[in-house]
Amino acid sequence: MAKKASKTKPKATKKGISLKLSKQNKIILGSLLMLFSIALFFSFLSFYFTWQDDQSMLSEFSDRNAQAENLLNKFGANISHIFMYRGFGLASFIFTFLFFMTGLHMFLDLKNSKLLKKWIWGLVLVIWISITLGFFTMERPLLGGLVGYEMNDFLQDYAGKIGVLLLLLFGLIIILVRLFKLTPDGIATYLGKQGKSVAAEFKKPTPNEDEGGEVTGSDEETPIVIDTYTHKKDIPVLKKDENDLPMEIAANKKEEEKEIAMEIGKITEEKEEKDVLSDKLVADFGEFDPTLELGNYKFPTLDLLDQHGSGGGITINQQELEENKNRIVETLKNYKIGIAQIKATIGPTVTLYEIVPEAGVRISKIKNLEDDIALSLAALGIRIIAPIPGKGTIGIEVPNKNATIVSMRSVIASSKFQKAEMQLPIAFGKTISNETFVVDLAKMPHLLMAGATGQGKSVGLNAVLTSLLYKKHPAEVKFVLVDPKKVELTLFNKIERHYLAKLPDSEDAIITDNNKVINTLNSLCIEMDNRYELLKVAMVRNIKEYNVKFKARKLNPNEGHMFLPYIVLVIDEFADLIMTAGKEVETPIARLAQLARAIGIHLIIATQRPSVNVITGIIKANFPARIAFRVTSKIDSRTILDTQGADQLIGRGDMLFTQGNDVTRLQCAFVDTPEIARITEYIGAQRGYPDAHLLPEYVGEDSGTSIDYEISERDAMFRDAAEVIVIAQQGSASLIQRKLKLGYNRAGRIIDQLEAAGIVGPFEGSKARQVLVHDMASLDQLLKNEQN
Ligand SMILES: Nc1ncnc2c1ncn2[C@@H]1O[C@H](COP(=O)(O)OP(=O)(O)OP(=O)(O)O)[C@@H](O)[C@H]1O
Repeated sequence: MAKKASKTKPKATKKGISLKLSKQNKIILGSLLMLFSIALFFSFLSFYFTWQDDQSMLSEFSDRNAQAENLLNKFGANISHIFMYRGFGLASFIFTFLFFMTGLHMFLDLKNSKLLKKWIWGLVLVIWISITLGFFTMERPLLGGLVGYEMNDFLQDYAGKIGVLLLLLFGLIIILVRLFKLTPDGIATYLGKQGKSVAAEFKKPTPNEDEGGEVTGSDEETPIVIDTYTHKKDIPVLKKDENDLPMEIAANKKEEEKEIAMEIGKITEEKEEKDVLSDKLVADFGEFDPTLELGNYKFPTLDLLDQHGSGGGITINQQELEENKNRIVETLKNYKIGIAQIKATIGPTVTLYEIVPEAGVRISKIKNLEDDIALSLAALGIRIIAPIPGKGTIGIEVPNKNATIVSMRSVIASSKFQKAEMQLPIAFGKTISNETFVVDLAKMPHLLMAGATGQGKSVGLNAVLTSLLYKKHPAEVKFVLVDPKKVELTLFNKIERHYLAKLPDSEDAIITDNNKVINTLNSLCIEMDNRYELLKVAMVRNIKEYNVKFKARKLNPNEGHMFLPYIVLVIDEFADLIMTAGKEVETPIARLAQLARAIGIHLIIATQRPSVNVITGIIKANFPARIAFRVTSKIDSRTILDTQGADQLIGRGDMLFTQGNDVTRLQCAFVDTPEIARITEYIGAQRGYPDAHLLPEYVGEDSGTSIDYEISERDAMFRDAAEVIVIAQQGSASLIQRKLKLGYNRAGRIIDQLEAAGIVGPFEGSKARQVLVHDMASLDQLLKNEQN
């Protein structure tokens, strides 16, 4: 039944289509209509002259002997009689036009919408003309036809002659306005135009020819002419104009542009005085070289580092590979997962087996079998990556039986690290495909490290510091080392005068005391503020641009500018710190983490306990780069990486690194304590700076908030500050801060004391205070007078 139904349906549609006329049928019918209209035209034409003769023939249509005078004989006589005599008279000629147009439309397969319009207006015209002719030529009914005559008769019975005349006039207006789109303006123009020659019409637009009084007239008429001809016939002309116009405009535009470009070319920018000066300075002395002070400094050599037996790299154990492959295939087979392809990439500690499962296998199914696969491979540290991002395969990482140590030496010697064009390049180790992994700390911009005890955190920190020591000159980077365990980073004491930064009043550069940590962090915040101030004055966005500008001698050191080294803050045991100091530590760390990237302060924080109360939300949010060594639980893994996996690591420097989305498994480079000792000794033995890099002083909030105006209790830096202010003739706390490397609070206090002493005026909102002492001699005098 169903089949029957489906068979009958297409037939029906076919029928429908055939009714709509095929193209060929349209051509045939179209040509027939056109020929018919021609026949009509001639029969109408001759009917006008022969109608009287042929009238008697009309009833003898079937008689073959009877002949008509009409050009188309009896057919012509009859059809003309119907259209012209009984129908619409002369107006019937319009039908020949309508039939012809219909035929043409069919012949050329044109759209029918315009044709319909033609027919409607055609019929309106036919009726109107036949009535009008009937009205005026009552005596000669042939002109208006029977319809014209009868309609007149009918209308006049009701409306009288005048009424019919008005009706006809109204019909004419409709036709003129709607069909010919004529407006009174247009008619006036058209009538006006009649009086003038065509030649004059063409001459009008040329402005050169003055034609006396006519000029004003032509000026008024020109736009109206366009208005009249906007329709129908003249559209092509207008189009032509449109085309011409933009072309001209384009040409004009080009010329204009050329001119502007030439003008711009002529403008020579005046160089600022500062630029001229800096160019001269650079020409005389060369660019500023921050390393000049330690010009003879030698970077540590590679032979200070050990090979750690790895030497030639990874040894491939074919048998182990084969066994692992077979076990993976078998295990998956047990769970009815077919494998289409398998590929092994051997890394230093783990081998990655990349699997392409057979079509239709669910990825989640393989992911769920993680523990079963680990069990059957009898190995710890299996990690399943399903799918490997960007590859479309599933990865199973299986630890090698004999892991290869990745030596710091091998990664430092790698061309990837040597050629790294980074601000703070760090060679962490090697990836699973045995490639050296180098990242830029400046881009991270802060790093969070976590891992259970003994899994390689301290080695990781040492690897970071070693990388920087091998790549950066002491003038370019400074370390602030926080080591609550007191033992891990002690070796770096030797490079204090080269690479370390400390608080002005502290003896040891490496910070082990928690109270000092708080001061140091706050001091770094002050340094950050000061640096931002410098950047603002120099009108640059970050430390890199600032240093480039400073090197080009565009920033005057006498105005407080200096080459800014990067500062790397390393905190080895963050959990301990946060437990004892809590908010006091968290607040400045969060502030630094949020703001310090542009001014070159980068934080590296390591913790044994990656629990949520140690790595708080605010800290986590500001440390996008994270490293996880092996942790004890999935929860810890999630806390540090936001995903599990760190609990599956095998320890000893096996780590996961993430900088946002992707998690990369790395084998951390190993650098042993004796190596660090050798490197630091090598550096420490060289000539260094007189002291460690001094951070701005921070005076705790509680140690002196009360403002003291007593001369004896003035700040130790009072006189220095007064001199700075008097020389610069600018009473601002930030100037004191910058020049004397003081904290904001202390500088503020000194300003208050200066005000009390009458050296600066009162606080004036955003403006700098007025300086009341104008030279050093007056200052000396004032201070002397105070003592007496
Ligand atoms: N990248 C590595 N390659 C080889 N072995 C490593 C690596 N990292 C660490 N180890 C081994 O692990 C041991 C412990 O490392 P490390 O001292 O860095 O651990 P830790 O996480 O700092 O522990 P803790 O928190 O107790 O200080 C090292 O002595 C070394 O034998």
